[in-house]
Amino acid sequence: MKSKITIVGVPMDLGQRNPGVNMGPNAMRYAGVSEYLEGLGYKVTDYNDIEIGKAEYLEDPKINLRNLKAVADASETLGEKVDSIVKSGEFPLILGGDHSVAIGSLAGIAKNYKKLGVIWYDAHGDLNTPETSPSGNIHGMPLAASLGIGHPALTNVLNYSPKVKPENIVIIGARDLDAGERELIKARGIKVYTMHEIDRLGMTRVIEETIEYLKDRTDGVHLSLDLDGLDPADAPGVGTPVIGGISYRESHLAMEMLAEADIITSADFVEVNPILDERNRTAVVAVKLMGSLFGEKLL
Ligand SMILES: NC(=[NH2+])NCCC[C@H](N)C(=O)O
Ligand SMILES: [Mn+2]
Ligand SMILES: [Mn+2]
Repeated sequence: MKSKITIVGVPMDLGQRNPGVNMGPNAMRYAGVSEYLEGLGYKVTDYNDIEIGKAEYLEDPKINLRNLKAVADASETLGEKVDSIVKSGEFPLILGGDHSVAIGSLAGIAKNYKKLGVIWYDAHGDLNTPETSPSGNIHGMPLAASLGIGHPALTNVLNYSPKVKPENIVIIGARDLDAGERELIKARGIKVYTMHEIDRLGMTRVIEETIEYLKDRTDGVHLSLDLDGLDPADAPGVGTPVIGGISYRESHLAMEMLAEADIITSADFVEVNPILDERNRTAVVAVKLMGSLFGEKLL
């Protein structure tokens, strides 16, 4: 793992409709993210927040994409920033914000890796397109956009596409997939560990297989961790909770095993919404998981 971490906050809430997820980055700062990672021996720089436009653009009612222009603009800004962080040899740690922020994260990161791997830790596939989306919410589309599927304003961030190949993606924790997402997963052969496989195989084997699968085919791995991948009992402060999720303990184990394998080269932690939370505990969970991802050990 790189010894320097640069944090970028993305107070984005335009990819969905619950107010409060724009306060996610600060919720994680209040939970002590910088101090915590410094305590593990990293040099941490907080770049502060990317500027997010307002939801005031005239929208085209014919396209099923809420706040397209503002989300696309923020993705460009974030993409450029993340690209420069990777180029200066630091580990980009992006704090969301709704999951649409991953469009910008991946745009910036994938410029630097020919065979970028992605671990999508999430209750959802986030593989919708304007055609398949039941909601028009862009936070349900970032993985599809990164595959080059969807509106050009989202697929072409930083003027290239795709950012990632379907065979370099592993989705972990899925338990709420829309019909179009299921089709896309099958058509493109994306590897998915649903809750069924996690229950059946156990998290140890799921992560062992994930590491084995990504190790040789990729030259870097981005972890995109949506806090709703966890069970709402452990991470209640999210906008689209789905019961029957990954436990806090299993998530720690997953992060510890990824740290041991030393394969993660960038990460985003998204969907923390302090308004929907209880005493900021979802942000605390996020920060503790980061601790394990960055190598914290009890003994
Ligand atoms: N990043 C998320 N929490 N995504 C939730 C997406 C929910 C639903 N599949 C949709 O597209 O609207
Ligand atoms: Mn989700
Ligand atoms: Mn998500």
